[in-house]
Amino acid sequence: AMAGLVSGAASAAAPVSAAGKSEFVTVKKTHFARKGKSYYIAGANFWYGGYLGSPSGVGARARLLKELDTMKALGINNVRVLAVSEKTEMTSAVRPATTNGPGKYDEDLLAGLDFLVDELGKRDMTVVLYLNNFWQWSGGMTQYLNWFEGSKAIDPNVTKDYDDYMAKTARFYANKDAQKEYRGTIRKIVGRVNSINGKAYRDDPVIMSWQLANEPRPGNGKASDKEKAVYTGWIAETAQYIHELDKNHLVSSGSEGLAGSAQDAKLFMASHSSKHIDYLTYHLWPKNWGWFDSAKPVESWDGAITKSRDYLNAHIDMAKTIGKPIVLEEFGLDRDGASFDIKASTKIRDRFYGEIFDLIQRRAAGGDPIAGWNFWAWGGAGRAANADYWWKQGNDFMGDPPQEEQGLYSVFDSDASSLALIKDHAGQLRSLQK
Ligand SMILES: O=C1NC[C@H](CO)[C@@H](O)[C@@H]1O
Repeated sequence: AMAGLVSGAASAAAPVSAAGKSEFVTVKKTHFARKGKSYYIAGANFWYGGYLGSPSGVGARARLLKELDTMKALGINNVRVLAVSEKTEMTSAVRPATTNGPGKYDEDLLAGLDFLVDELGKRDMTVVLYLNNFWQWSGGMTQYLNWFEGSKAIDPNVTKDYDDYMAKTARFYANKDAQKEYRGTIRKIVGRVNSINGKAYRDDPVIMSWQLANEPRPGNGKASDKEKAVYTGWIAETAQYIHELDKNHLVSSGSEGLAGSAQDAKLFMASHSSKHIDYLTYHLWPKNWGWFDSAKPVESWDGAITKSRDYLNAHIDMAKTIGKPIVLEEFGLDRDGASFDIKASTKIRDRFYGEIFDLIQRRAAGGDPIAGWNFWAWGGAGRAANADYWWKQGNDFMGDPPQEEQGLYSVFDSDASSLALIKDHAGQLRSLQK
């Protein structure tokens, strides 16, 4: 069949036998349900999963199958994956890109996503697909503005001015032409027919949810009321649009929680109360947010873990108030001594993972609306290629996207203690599924 027909057109592929509704992940009050049982996410971030599935040069299908088998054996039941990237001049962005200009898609990379989704189905795993990125490492919203505002796509890794970057990138939400193109890309992906198995994405229960973007923020920490209103409207309208295209799947925002909402709880609650947002997401980054100092791990540990626990609990409590499930879909910490070297130990990271897993397990077992976790991020067999640990086109993909050192947060297949922790806690979450 023609690869990935556009939405609306009758699929040339064999008609999809409508999967039983219950095969889809659905929301039952403040919990997920799947195949007649409650469903908890013991997941990994695997942004490059579609890239590995590509039949073209950038693909590595044998590696992908091995990675999926390794994750499956650990009891990982879900992966969170970048669905589409945009070609950009920004240095620390992935190359090649799915979109090489408005409406110009690389069918080989889209076929990679097809392959990934098909292989996940064979392993009874689900996937969360994010359709854009607030950050530069996949082109994202900034690249849309370069296309439609004509503004230069500035890489904050170069300027080091993240405040300026965030304020500018947030102009994406109100840019009519950018939104029109973004919705075209949404139709392209959501309306896709899998070129491997002929299934329409919208009818495939392997997909758990569509996510508006990776870490969409209203602007920077000083976002104005106007920016917050635009952001809130964008979330509701885009989520509604996706539901119009696809009656089967859940929609989430990809928000980090308060850290991604200018620390404004009212904004986080308001922007996620929309009936078109089915569940809440949040992310936890003690090192990025300055709570943990890798150079002073002992001195900064207590403050970091206390703030982390408070962050975890506060968002579960907000989910309770809003009455929706919430997933901690990103969290991570670097290797001992802030090393990027795969040979460095991971004692502190393991301790951090254990604390997060324990708190989530305890509150989930207590019936609270926390529906699981995705650690950031699966490195598996990926290996850094350069002495400076920066990614260059053609290098292995791993958990750290190109805008970060290759090894910063990745969990590699050789990190035995980390994998043992993940396996143990994936099993604990699974035991809650009734
Ligand atoms: O979505 C993200 N959140 C944090 C990750 C690690 O810093 C980062 O790589 C990614 O952009």
